[in-house]
Amino acid sequence: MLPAYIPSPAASLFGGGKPLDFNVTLKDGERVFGDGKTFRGLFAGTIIGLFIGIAQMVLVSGGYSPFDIQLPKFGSSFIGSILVIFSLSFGSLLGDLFMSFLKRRLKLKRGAPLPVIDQLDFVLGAWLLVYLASPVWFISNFTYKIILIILILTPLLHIVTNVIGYLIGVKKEPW
Ligand SMILES: CC(C)=CCC/C(C)=C/CC/C(C)=C/CC/C(C)=C/COC[C@@H](COP(=O)(O)O)OC/C=C(\C)CC/C=C(\C)CC/C=C(\C)CCC=C(C)C
Ligand SMILES: Nc1ccn([C@@H]2O[C@H](COP(=O)(O)OP(=O)(O)OP(=O)(O)O)[C@@H](O)[C@H]2O)c(=O)n1
Ligand SMILES: [Mg+2]
Repeated sequence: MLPAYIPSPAASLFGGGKPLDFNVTLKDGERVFGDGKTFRGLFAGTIIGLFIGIAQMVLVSGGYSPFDIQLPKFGSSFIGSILVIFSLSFGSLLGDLFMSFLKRRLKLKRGAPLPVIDQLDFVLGAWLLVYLASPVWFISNFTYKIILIILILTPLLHIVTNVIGYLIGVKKEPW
């Protein structure tokens, strides 16, 4: 789950600049996504998540270069492994983006909390994209028990990291 967990804090740390919706407002008078979703956040978050996943892959393989190993745990080829990691990383930010879209349609301003959704949107986005990329990888790694544990622990981890982010001045709200 690390490649899915890291992109959000990375986007908080390195995001900013041009918004993904190019400042466009829809007919309901609200922004498509809002100023909290930027190109830099999406790009930096995805790349950092990808690197964390590759580092993890190298570590679990005992330090071999990812270029000359085959890791059945992650998929049967190097390209397959990268695709899985990329899907977890990019998918987590897509989930977050999709929920921002919904939040704006609900007239919730940037940063307004949407409990449970805020805590799990990135997990659901990551799982959906990785399932689409490799259903076999998803099914063979995520048993019902593991899914349940992640769904219970993630909101707790999210609250802890966000309070840390708030205290160190990276996040505007502690949620
Ligand atoms: C789930 C299971 C079974 C195991 C996972 C255990 C594991 C390996 C945890 C890793 C720790 C980790 C990276 C936790 C973060 C997970 C998470 C839910 C992140 C959500 O991102 C929140 C982010 C903004 O989110 P938002 O856009 O949705 O609002 O928060 C921003 C916070 C910061 C920028 C502060 C800096 C935080 C980090 C660099 C992440 C590192 C995390 C910690 C040092 C705290 C870890 C705490 C515990 C209790 C493990
Ligand atoms: N694709 C992204 C995602 C996040 N961020 C940065 O990370 C911060 C925290 O993300 P999040 O809590 O998801 O955004 P909010 O500002 O709360 O906006 P929203 O109400 O749309 O969730 C954002 O403010 C923004 O600076 C970014 O730049 N680009
Ligand atoms: Mg938020």
